[in-house]
Amino acid sequence: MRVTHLHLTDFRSYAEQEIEFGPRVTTLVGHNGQGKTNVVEAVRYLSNLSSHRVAADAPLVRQGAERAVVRARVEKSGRSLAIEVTLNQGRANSARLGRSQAKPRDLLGVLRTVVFAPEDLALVKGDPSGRRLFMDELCVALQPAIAGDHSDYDRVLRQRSSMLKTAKNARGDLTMLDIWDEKLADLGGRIMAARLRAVRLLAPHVAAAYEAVAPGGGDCRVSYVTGLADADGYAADASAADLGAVLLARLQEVRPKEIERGVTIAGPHRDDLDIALGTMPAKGYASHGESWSCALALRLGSYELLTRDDGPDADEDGEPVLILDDVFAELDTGRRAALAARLTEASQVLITAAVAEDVPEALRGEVLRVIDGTVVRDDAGVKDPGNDSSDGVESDD
Ligand SMILES: Nc1ncnc2c1ncn2[C@@H]1O[C@H](COP(=O)(O)OP(=O)(O)OP(=O)(O)O)[C@@H](O)[C@H]1O
Repeated sequence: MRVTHLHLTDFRSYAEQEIEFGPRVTTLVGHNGQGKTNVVEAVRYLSNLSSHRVAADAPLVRQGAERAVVRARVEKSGRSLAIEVTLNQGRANSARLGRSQAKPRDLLGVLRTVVFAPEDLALVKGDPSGRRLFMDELCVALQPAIAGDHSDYDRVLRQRSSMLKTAKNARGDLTMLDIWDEKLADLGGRIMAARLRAVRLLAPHVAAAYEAVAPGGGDCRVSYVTGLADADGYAADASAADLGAVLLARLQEVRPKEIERGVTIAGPHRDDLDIALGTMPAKGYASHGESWSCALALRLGSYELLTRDDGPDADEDGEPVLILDDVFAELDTGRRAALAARLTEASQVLITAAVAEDVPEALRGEVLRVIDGTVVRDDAGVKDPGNDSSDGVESDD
């Protein structure tokens, strides 16, 4: 799949910007702060309904504007589909799929992206929340319907936790907690089962990607860890119902402690993704360069997994658009070459870099310059030799 056209209105620094992407690789080049990342952030927003840089939508709307609109034309499975999302300040966002009005969530699964960005170093070095988000985004890419369970779980967790606080002050009705426990366990079981499956599928791809970007650097292993049981206390293919039952029993066991502390202390919101290099955890032990290689392996592994995904929700053209945002300057020549070598078959790669020379020439493709906050075609750029794949594409909008 690939994005052929992007139209931004009041998104970040862009009042109005249209971009046509050529086949395969596009490299956006420009000085700092010109708006390169803003472009790829908009593409990522259409696939995940969130930014890879900020948690809230407010900074994505151009300062002084009331709404931002991101519109794209996506080519997949021989068809061309228009998708659009409107980010409204202070109101719910809205979306369009083809010619129809849609819920933003309906866009999930239409366009898949995998983004590798400087922020990803926190996947290895940072706290577990970033790794939980990484797992959950992968789960949604594999199975878009799980997004509803994530938002329901967050809502139930908030309501249950506020009930625990009132229970602590002896004002709450404890019988109500049983109902919230069941809801939390049901949703939590589904989230844990999806994470276990996603991480099990991901692990071999991460190991292979790490070996490719850091040959001889040791094994990179990922596994899902939960406070519910020892990591190997249940099979990686445990069902959502089984995991929900384990969580329900644990909630009942820890209830006095939870009431005392006023917080929910068991559930997938407390779990983590373990990343190990050889016999040591990557966090706290890996060098800066090794941490970069681990982060890159997590993203490349996700990319390979989604490209090969043949699960029940898989798309026949599921290969994601790969976005490499400002990362080449951080990689040494060996890692740059390894990355370029793995991407020769990719159907679309969007790259941002301050200088084109940071990107291996073989990978650079078409160069777009971002000058004075505007994207312009660089006619002197290296043209990608790939075929123009726009032939024979049916329009669906
Ligand atoms: N909501 C907003 N409204 C207006 N301008 C914004 C908004 N959000 C960010 N900007 C501007 O966008 C610019 C940053 O754009 P971006 O992060 O895409 O830069 P970049 O070209 O990738 O830079 P670098 O090479 O330094 O990473 C900054 O000048 C910032 O002030």
